[in-house]
Amino acid sequence: MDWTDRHCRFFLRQLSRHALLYTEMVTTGALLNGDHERFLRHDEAEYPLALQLGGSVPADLAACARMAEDAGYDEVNLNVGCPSDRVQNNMIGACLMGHPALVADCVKAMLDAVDIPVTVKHRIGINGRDSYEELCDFVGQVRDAGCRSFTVHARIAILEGLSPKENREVPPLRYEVAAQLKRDFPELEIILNGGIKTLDECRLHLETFDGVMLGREAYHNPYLLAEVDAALFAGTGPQISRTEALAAMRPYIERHIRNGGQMHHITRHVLGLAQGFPGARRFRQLLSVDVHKTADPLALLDQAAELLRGR
Ligand SMILES: Cc1cc2nc3c(=O)[nH]c(=O)nc-3n(C[C@H](O)[C@H](O)[C@H](O)COP(=O)(O)O)c2cc1C
Repeated sequence: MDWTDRHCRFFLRQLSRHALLYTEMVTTGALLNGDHERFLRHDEAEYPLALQLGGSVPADLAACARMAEDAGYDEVNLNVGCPSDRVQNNMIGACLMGHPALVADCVKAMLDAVDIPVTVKHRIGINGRDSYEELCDFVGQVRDAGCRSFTVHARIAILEGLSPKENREVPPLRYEVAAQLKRDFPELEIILNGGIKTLDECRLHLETFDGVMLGREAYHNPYLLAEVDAALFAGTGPQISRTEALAAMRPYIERHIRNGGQMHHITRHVLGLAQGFPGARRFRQLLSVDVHKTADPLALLDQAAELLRGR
């Protein structure tokens, strides 16, 4: 949430044609009672794209899954991993790991409503329900409801006392638990998530798992995605350069500004493109600080592009 908005995804799609991109979590309440066109908005260039839903009322999730399918999304994913208090009060996210039968009902209702895949992202447990048997019970019940793809954030969530940020860092990563799950449910697609930072790590995990999902590293070091098509998807096209990726954003940014938007809505997501280079600080300064003080944002974009020249 707050990161993979449509501008971020449009940018990431310039780097990889094949990586599946996910929206931020959208709650069923927001979609059913709010401005659903705004929450579902995306560009066809972002495909393949999954909409992630937060909720636990089967009929509501079914209605939202239908909205996702109608809007063109390739997949709908149910969030059973978010530990935030705010969502727990509404029975959304990781707390649902304690209610496998309800999650199964949700998944069944969604599957009955759409033809696109319905997938689940979850933890390996929550405090008070963190045994391997309970994890298998959860996955087994959701599988029996028809789900075939599970993305496993390989740490438990602690639902009281830790902030969401701590819940992404404090409980230890236990890849071996996710690997055991793959062995015990070989027919399911099991995608590993949590702490993966390099393509070598991706390759290694792909010997065990059907897929890998990267969160923070893909955001902070987006150029990693430029290498995944060739490295992991056997893509054959030429790898885009950093300069080309930024240049590809220029018409998109121009259109956004013409429609009354501000450049920093978009450029806040490209700051990691210069990561590790001498001009990286200046690049970030131009696109995240100076951008608020200029009447000619596109000139700043061009200055920032100069810093990437040749890369
Ligand atoms: C700022 C922030 C927002 C996040 N929002 C979501 C979300 O909306 N839905 C979700 O499934 N995971 C969300 N996550 C969790 C990530 O998808 C991922 O599971 C977690 O960061 C572990 O993977 P990583 O080590 O590759 O980042 C968020 C993570 C961060 C840092």
